[in-house]
Amino acid sequence: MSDLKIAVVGSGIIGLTTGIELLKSVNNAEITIIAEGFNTDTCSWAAAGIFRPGHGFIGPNREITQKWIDDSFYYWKNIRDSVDAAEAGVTEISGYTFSNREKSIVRNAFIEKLVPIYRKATEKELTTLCPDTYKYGSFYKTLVTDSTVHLPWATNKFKSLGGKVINRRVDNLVSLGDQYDIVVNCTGLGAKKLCNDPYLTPIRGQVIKVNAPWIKMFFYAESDTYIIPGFNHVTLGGTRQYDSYNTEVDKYDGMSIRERCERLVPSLKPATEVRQVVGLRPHRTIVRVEKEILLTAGGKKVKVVHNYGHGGYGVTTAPGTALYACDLVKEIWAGTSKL
Ligand SMILES: Cc1cc2nc3c(=O)[nH]c(=O)nc-3n(C[C@H](O)[C@H](O)[C@H](O)COP(=O)(O)OP(=O)(O)OC[C@H]3O[C@@H](n4cnc5c(N)ncnc54)[C@H](O)[C@@H]3O)c2cc1C
Repeated sequence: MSDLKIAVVGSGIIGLTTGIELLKSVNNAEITIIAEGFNTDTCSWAAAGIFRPGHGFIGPNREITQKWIDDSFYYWKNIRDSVDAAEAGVTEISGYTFSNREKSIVRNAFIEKLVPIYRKATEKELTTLCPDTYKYGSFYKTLVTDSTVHLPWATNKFKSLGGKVINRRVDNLVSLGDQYDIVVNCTGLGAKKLCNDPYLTPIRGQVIKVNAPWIKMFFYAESDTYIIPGFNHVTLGGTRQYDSYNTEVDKYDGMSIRERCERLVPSLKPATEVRQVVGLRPHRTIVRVEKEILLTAGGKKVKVVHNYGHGGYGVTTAPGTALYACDLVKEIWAGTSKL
């Protein structure tokens, strides 16, 4: 018999990582993931999964934001260093970011001290790799989590640790209060409706998955152009369309992505397309990882921990925010919550 029943709503990278961490750190609890969509039906499936938090990733303050990033890096690195790495879809990767605009755009204060290599690209690298195109560049080594490999692995991991999974839509979080002691909300963009959250907005992303095993490095450039090798395919991107709810593949976006990526790396021209994928990044002005008490119509308190709004950085930062959300769950359960 469990002491504590927890519902985690959502089965993207955030829900799965949070569910796994809850099972590892909360004693004698029954944890159930409830989600409308799994794997291909999540935004997480579209992600290339490169560990590269950008300045659009904003937590409640700089210290907490950096802690989420640091904790995430070491979480992914521990998997990369373990026997699970291949099955979990985690490996290291090196590559370049190029730009013409400002030197600062090729810096990344969040990870420069964290990753094993982060340096300015040399003149020789710039003239050899992108002749007459970009003035500035950085070269770095980071991690990549291929979500098409990782999500199924994480679902199995969650189940093997004793977690339960239910496939259904949740129309309001309060309704779960009858069955569960604590509800953890990892619904990504779904939180827009569930929480009536005005600070959450989609950023539509379209990518092309291609067969190009000869591409071993990642490349980022202007106009949201990127090339990121994964375990099975190379991801070519992309688009960043604010406030678009369009989940259909757009032919013209696809043509533009292909044209921009081939200009950056001409050897991509013979790469065959596997599929195009669209995901709606759940962008929030401040990523929401916090406690809230909701009330049922009858006045019963429902304890909720939110964990959503990771925008374009959810794969990168899932573990850090999951650990933080777990601490909030433990605080509530220990009765020390200042709600
Ligand atoms: C093209 C693209 C490329 C990207 N590349 C990267 C990258 O390289 N690195 C990186 O870090 N990030 C990247 N991202 C961002 C990353 O994919 C997101 O930040 C991340 O997927 C968000 O995860 P999530 O679990 O919050 O949301 P989702 O993956 O969308 O999961 C939400 C879950 O909640 C469920 N749900 C929602 N509403 C309800 C409801 N009412 N009832 C029941 N279930 C519900 C859904 O079914 C789903 O299971 C990329 C995104 C896109 C689109």
